[in-house]
Amino acid sequence: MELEDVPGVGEKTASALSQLEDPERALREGDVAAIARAPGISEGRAAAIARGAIRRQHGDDGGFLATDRAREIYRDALGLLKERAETDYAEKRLETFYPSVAPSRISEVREFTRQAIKREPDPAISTALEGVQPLETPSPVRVRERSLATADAERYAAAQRRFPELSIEVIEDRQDVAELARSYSTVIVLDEAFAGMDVAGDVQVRTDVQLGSESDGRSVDLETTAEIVPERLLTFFAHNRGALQAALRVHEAADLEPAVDPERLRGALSQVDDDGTVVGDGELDRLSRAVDDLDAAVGTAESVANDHLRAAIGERDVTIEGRDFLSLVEQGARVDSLLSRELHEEYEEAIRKAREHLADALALSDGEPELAERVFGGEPTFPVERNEEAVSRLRTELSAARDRRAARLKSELAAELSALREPVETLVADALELDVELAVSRFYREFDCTMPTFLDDELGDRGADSAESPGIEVVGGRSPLLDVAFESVEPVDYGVSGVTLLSGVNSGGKTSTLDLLALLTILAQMGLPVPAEEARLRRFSGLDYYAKSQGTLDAGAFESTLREFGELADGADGRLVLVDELESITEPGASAKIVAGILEELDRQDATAVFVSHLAREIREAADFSIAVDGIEAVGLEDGELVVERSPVRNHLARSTPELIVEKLAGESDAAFYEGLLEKF
Ligand SMILES: Nc1ncnc2c1ncn2[C@@H]1O[C@H](COP(=O)(O)OP(=O)(O)OP(=O)(O)O)[C@@H](O)[C@H]1O
Repeated sequence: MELEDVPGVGEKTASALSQLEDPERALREGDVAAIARAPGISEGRAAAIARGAIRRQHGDDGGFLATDRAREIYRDALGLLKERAETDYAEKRLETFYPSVAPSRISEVREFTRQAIKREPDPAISTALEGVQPLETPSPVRVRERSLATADAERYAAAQRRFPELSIEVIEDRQDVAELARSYSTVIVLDEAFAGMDVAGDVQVRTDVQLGSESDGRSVDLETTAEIVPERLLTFFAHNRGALQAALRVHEAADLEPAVDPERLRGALSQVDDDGTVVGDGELDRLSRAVDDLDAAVGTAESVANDHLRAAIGERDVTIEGRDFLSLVEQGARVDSLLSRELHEEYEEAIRKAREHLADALALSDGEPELAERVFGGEPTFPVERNEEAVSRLRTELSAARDRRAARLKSELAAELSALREPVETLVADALELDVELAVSRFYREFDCTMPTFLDDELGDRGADSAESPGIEVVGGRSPLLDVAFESVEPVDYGVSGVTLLSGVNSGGKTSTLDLLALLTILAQMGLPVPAEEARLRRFSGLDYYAKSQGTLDAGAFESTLREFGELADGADGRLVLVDELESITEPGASAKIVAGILEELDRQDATAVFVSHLAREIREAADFSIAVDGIEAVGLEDGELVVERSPVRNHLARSTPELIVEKLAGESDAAFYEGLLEKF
């Protein structure tokens, strides 16, 4: 699929998308998280792009939701689903569900839904899901001890793109490499020409490093990356530790098979610190501590030696020959010879103690104590002083051992992590996908849903077109969009075939019935379950839902509304048209004629339509065909409130609220006035 073929993807977006690892896959699978990783693409935009890609894949031109009110109901339905997701990812992913006209898309999502509703929501899963988020690539860490070197300008540029963590150096000859080897602990030369040269230090010549072509900076060879910049994998895992641990908990709580062995991942994670350094290695800790404590330990060792000597001298009677005494007086404090002669053993003991202290304090091992020995010794002096050169040598050796150890551990751990790098993507994707499924499952359970039946599938080819077949039929439908708590929503049974007028008392639930039909249709064509005991509908080619207008329109607005209906009537075949009290747009007499005209046209085409109207009688009279009129009936008045039967009665012109009240007054009083009024209805 060409990226620019996706609706809504222009040249700029396509170029942003092309920087993803596998843009085609991300689009095909509606992977909003991956799409949103493209530079400058928000998650909201990513969802729209994914929707576009899905549409294209199913040959679906969109435009199912033809009016503002239809789009509003879709947004509300989506809102109900999104409220039931824990992660931002799932919320965005849910936005890739849209009401489709393509049978293949609807059945694809219906299959997903069938699996999803089997999922048992569980508070432990929800808690774990709160910590899951798509894996992020942390910004590159600067690695100072390693450099890449090349004599080739193109390779230089490619290496800079591919390894932003490292210094990339230009070299011309062996001399340059030798110089680099003095500044960096490791130098990796990328050119074959330098193979076999003999340079002091850790210099590697590697010609197997794939740098990718100019335009393709994303071809990633994980193993090589792990070898060249193990830090990248370490920081990736350190950065995503929380999400990975949460994803493991989700799998455990949901009893899902994880894409990676949890013990292995946990083990690897426990070895990397938050800043990407390797932890938990005794030897590395020892070496790091030794380097850090070296100065202090040498100082203490000096004190140990001097304390010993001071005590020894203090306790001794020193015999001094006259010659020595003279030389002392004449030349200043030349005590060394005295020390070596008189206190030889004590001096040796002091040095031994100092060396022992140093070796113990720094926990030196292997060849290190020999190096440490050189820190103290030589010509006897008092006070005993360190040999600065030996200290510096020891420091260099310990630091080098520490760095070697750290580098080895880093590459060992990175090699282990590179094997986990792809499986953890699946691990997290599975957890996030479970969140999407659980949102649908919760929706299904909390709103007592059922899977709707498409009449086209049930009746075969002739089904949808046959004149008597219902357009939509619901049993026990309960809209979660009503302004009352869902438990108090009364179930509605209603079916419509062809073109129908819906009459009824004020506040009887006419608008709510239209909302219910719109919601069921939208959910059904999204491939989702619907809040009803049973629901059957044809696969509509679009939904035109016009909300009640706010009063009489001026001439201009009236004209444009009429134009809208003119266009609608032009291509209404297979559509569901819901219209709420269109009559208020102009004076009642004219309204009835206009509505009658629209209904005639819709009837001629194969549309399913419900028009809510208080002018049902007048419209029926004005129409040239017999329009079905259904009614929402009040069954009585209780404490001044109408008691309503919410399910419309088929082929029944419901009495209006005024009629009911006049009837009530006529029953209660003998006055002829009310009787007279009643006769007029
Ligand atoms: N199925 C139902 N269960 C519970 N309450 C309902 C149901 N349907 C409607 N209602 C309640 O009745 C109120 C009025 O409903 P609605 O606006 O649909 O009536 P209407 O017939 O369109 O009124 P009007 O003639 O004034 O336009 C709703 O706000 C809701 O509180």
